[in-house]
Amino acid sequence: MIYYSNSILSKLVNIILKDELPEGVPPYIQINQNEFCCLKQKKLKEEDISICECKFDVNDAETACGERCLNVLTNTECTPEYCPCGSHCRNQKFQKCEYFKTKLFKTDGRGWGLLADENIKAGQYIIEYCGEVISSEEAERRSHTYETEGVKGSYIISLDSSYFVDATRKGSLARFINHSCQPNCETRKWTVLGETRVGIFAKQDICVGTELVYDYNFEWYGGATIRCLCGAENCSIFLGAKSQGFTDYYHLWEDGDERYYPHFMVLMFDR
Ligand SMILES: C[S@@+](CC[C@H](N)C(=O)[O-])C[C@H]1O[C@@H](n2cnc3c(N)ncnc32)[C@H](O)[C@@H]1O
Repeated sequence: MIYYSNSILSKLVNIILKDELPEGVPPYIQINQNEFCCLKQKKLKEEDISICECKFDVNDAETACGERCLNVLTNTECTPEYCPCGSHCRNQKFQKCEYFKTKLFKTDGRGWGLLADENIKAGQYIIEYCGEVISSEEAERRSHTYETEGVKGSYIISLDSSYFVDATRKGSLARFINHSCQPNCETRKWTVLGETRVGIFAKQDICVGTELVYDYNFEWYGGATIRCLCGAENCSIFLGAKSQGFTDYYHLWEDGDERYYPHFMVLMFDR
């Protein structure tokens, strides 16, 4: 048996998946959160494992950790080997990377975006927002560094009050999901083997070929003042204008970048 370190695994995953990305997508390392060595690594104690009361009935797949499962109801994934439904358990979607098929496409003015490549029903788990788990101090430090380095998009979202997920250098396809003030998706926090993780879920039925979008206001640590181009009637003018990251820290982007309009700052403070 050969054991690989997490960094080598990430590189291997990238090599395997690299060809699936369209030409022109800026480089990043594709990871899934299970392989990723995160900051909050801790061993799950047996007494902390929540075990549901589902009893699998071969005639009814719903019985194996469906909507009524006590763990599902509390946004907690079942722990393999402890779930009474064993291999029939359907509540390990983050752990098994059960993502919907999605496709990258080039948007008009918003960089790359992500499309649904199959029909998705309201409430379904689409993909995990993967990335490096970092502290709030590190999030602030990196945010400044990325600006200095000229990184245009912002890929940091909040995980809980102390931690953030940074998908700038390492992440899943979820890092390409754009913001909309009228979203068809939302982020939800789940507990997976004792860790908090962020999933993108459908807010409504989504047809194949539709762009996936969620509202950045709740989780985004954007920093920069970016004019929102979502086109919704109720558009809040700036990306993440109501997010904590926005109020904590913001700045104006360089003149000449068509996505950033400094004069809108005035509009915002006039409100
Ligand atoms: C998480 S990334 C989304 C993927 C990004 N479009 C790309 O090409 O990598 C967030 C960045 O996308 C752009 N973006 C996302 N939604 C937008 C919107 N509604 N209006 C303008 N820019 C948007 C902004 O540059 C933002 O910093």
